[in-house]
Amino acid sequence: MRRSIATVSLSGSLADKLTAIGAAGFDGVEIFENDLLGSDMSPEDVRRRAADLGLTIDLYQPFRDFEAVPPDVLAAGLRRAEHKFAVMERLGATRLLVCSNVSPAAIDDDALAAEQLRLLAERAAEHGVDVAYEALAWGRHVDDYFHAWRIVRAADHPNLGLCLDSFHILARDVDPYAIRTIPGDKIFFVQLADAPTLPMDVLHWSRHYRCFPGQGDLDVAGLVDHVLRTGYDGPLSLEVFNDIFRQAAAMRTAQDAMRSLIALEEVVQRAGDAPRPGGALPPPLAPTGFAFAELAAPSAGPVGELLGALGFVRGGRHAGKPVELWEQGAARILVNSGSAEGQDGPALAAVGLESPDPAASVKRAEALLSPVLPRLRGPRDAPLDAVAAPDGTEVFFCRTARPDHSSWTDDFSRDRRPAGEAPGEITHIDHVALTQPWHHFDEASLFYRSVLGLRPHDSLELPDPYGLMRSRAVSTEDGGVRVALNVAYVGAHDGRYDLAWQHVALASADIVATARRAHAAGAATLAIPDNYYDDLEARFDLGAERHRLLRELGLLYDRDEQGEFLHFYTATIGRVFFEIVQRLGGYRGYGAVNAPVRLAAQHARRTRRAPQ
Ligand SMILES: O=C(O)c1ccc(O)c(O)c1
Ligand SMILES: [Mg+2]
Repeated sequence: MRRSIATVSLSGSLADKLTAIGAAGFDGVEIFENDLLGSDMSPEDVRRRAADLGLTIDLYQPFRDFEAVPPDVLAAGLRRAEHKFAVMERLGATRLLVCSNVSPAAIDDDALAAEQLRLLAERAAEHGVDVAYEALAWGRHVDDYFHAWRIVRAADHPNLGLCLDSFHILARDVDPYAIRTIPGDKIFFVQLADAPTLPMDVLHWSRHYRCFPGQGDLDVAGLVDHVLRTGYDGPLSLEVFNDIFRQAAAMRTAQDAMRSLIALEEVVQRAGDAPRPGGALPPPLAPTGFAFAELAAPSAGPVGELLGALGFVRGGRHAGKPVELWEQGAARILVNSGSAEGQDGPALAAVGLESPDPAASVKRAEALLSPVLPRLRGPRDAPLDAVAAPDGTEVFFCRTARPDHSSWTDDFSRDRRPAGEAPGEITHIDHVALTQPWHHFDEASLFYRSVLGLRPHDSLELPDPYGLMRSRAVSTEDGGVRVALNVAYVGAHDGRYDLAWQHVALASADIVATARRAHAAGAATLAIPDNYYDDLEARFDLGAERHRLLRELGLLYDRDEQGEFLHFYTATIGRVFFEIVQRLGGYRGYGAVNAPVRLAAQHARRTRRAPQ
């Protein structure tokens, strides 16, 4: 499949966009007219530049408000078209996109629309140009692809075909199945965009919130499957209008776009009958659990003290690096005091995931354009397979200690106190919460979904005294690996997203005992306001004794159809805190309903300590 992208999807000048699109390895580009009008490059310059980058100019767009109009408007439209054909000739582009008319002057008459589009196609043919007619979801009279197809069919001209745009079809909930009945050679162009489900008017939604396939909620792959079954073999072209991508670095967005297309082709391949060339992506390997979480810290002391109070024991030290391994049950925390990161205070630097085949996990990540980290191996280090997540967190793929193979844990000399002696109730890492820079949030969802095969959950908005936090969880089907992705808003963190909080949530088999242990050991935990408990009593009737216990121990509570959730938080050190959770029954969530209270309590604590 040829891979293309519209220049409107990226930030910067036309020259910057072309460079980024070429660097990301696309085959072609749609030139958005505004990008050309504002550029000091002549059409010939653009043509040469694209050719130098190995890009074909697959489409010139958009041509608006042409069809189904009174005669005087038609004459002006044909005059405009002649100018476009001339520009296209200089660009070396042979396909023009015509959007369905949105003007109040448009007449609701399909026969007239067909007749005038036929006229346009005749003129286009004289210039060697094809016209691809696209139904905008907010077109005045033509707003769905099948209506557009009826008009194209009636016009019956070899230089007139359809442009299908996944957004306009799926956003309106038009059934895409009938695409299969359109002859493939009458589909002249296919544009792809996803979008998160948002209850808003479709024009606004389209112009601001489109995203790359796999980042939103639309079944773009299903639509592409219908398209490919028609025999269409033209480009799949990303056309994404997005307020954030317009501001983000073009190189990175273009690479994210390419990752999206590679992942999409894989899904289509699995859904379709016949294998298509270029589909050699190593299959997804769902991680089966957390091997470890690694904190970078200026010194191991304060983190170690906190972990000790939670019932962890130091199980070993790394043979060649200043790294301590703290263990309890299957929960393992590495504290690395030798890394450049974490010099501002402890930070969550890496996550180890259990993979059935770490080398294959890395191969897949690499094929999906994730940076593979160098294996900085000392003479005694076990091999480490790791990639960088979009926010810079290192993701290691591990197979933890089993008698039949070596393990990363072999690099740690065993302390006298074996891990099996950890006194506490903590059993494993329940989830990690990573803070994403605001302009990489969609990229992060796609990374966790496509590279690691995690399923994205709904996006939430959590009120915080200093901002509104967007949060989205991704997890394996069985919940063995859960990651909460939060957007960093920087108002409360000295304007730096790299100081925004992250956390590691630890599962306890008896959270009351863990809370008592932590308090007895003098651990700093997050105090929850009494108002929370007064309200909790109104919301749930848990019995006087249970309410008293929650209040006394500072435990938060939530419930869903499957079960209950109890949790509490340690104080924050550096940018990291621990959450202790207990899931009772099959509770699936993360206690999001309590997040505003938690965030307010954390900010209150921060500002008490360091007035700003
Ligand atoms: O928002 C628009 O006007 C617009 C223009 C061209 C397109 O291909 C499209 O999908 C939308
Ligand atoms: Mg479009």
